[in-house]
Amino acid sequence: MSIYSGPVFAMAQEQFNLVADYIGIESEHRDRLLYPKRAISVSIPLHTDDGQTKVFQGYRVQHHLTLGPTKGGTRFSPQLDVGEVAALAIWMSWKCALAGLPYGGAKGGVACDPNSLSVRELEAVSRRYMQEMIPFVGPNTDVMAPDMGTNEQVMAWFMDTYSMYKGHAINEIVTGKPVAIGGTAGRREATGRGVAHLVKRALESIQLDSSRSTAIVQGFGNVGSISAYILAREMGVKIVGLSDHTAAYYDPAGLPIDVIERYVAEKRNLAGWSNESAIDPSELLTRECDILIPAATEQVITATNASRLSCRILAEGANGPTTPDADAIIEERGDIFVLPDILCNSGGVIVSYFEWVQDLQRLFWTEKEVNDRLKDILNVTLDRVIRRARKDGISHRVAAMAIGIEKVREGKKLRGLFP
Ligand SMILES: NC(=O)C1=CN([C@@H]2O[C@H](COP(=O)(O)OP(=O)(O)OC[C@H]3O[C@@H](n4cnc5c(N)ncnc54)[C@H](OP(=O)(O)O)[C@@H]3O)[C@@H](O)[C@H]2O)C=CC1
Ligand SMILES: O=C(O)CCC(=O)C(=O)O
Repeated sequence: MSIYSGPVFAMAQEQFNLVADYIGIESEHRDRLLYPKRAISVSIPLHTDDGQTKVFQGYRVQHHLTLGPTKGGTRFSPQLDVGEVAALAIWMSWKCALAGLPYGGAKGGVACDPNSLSVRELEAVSRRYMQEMIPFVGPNTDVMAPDMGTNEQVMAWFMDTYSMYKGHAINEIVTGKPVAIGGTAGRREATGRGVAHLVKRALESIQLDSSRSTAIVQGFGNVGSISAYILAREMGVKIVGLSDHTAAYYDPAGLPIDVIERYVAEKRNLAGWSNESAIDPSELLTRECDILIPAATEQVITATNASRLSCRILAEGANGPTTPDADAIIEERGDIFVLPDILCNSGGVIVSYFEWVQDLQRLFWTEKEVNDRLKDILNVTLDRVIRRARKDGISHRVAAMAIGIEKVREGKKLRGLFP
């Protein structure tokens, strides 16, 4: 009986089996490739500001160590469980392999609502989480990064906690940290920059002019907001729809992205920004646009809404936004250019890899170098995915996952892990 359960893990498993059927992975090798190397579960006690003691559950799942250390973000979110973390770790493995990074996948997090914690409480939870993980992570074992609900400051607390234990500064223990303590130029923007670059390539491919295109972005955190800013400011795309977990807005004439940026900087989220363009959040994804960017959470495009999507490009900024049932509907429709998650949001981990390399070498690059190298990797990877999909008549998702899974399988074979 596995400890991994729940809809997100079931989805990662279903996707894997579809691809395993296509590339002919023997049934006795499937569990070896799919099930994580290890899962760590910890209790995180917190003395709250109002004098109570609360205990949160924290997890880290390391999928495989075949190609190098494991790598992946840390999520602070109320409903987090080990099944979701495992699915996210598995997706990290295919993502890193697809991009040619020398990593296995990992993911971790704490089942807590970061918005309800004071800064002192958030720091205490972050430090205790890292402290509990010290025996299981390291620059050559497992390197953490931000994900939903965490940010550069949380990474700085992680780095400090680990470094205090070791007795000297170990910058390379986490990526996505502030530049002043060994972070890289460009990491904060990297995921959104990658999404925007791939959208540009997709627009070229279907011959749509970016300055005549419209976009809807679900989620206005790190990935969603930066994707929207770059699309609007550098590519002239009109942002017609936006949401976070408090509100959703749609206006075919375009939303004033600069005004919204200032509003969110002050109020922290989108609630109350406008009455005229407010819509029911459940309608956002099916409103008309050229580019749809889910950049919040998993399983938002399902069999219920997939046939009603009204976009030309689906750019998956989030991990796992589209269920396999919805994939089948989208493939049958054949009118949407899909940038699957493990490709579309890989800019984050690619620049995390650059940060780790720079930290290990104590030699730092300019932002231009970072962005140029990021684009090079994304271009090569996208071309590879498109070629494979065309050659075998398969979807972009299956092509991307197949390339990633084949690399991990090859690594395991060469290291003698299969008979
Ligand atoms: N950060 C990174 O580098 C990478 C992130 N990703 C993935 O991108 C996605 C977003 O991550 P990130 O931007 O870092 O996270 P953030 O925590 O920075 O932002 C998440 C955003 O999603 C919003 N949100 C949460 N739930 C919903 C919902 N049900 N409907 C609409 N909006 C919602 C949040 O709203 P509110 O603020 O109101 O809570 C917030 O605006 C995740 O799937 C993550 O795994 C993938 C690759 C790299
Ligand atoms: O930057 C990283 O190491 C990981 C980012 C991440 O969590 C993701 O790609 O889902």
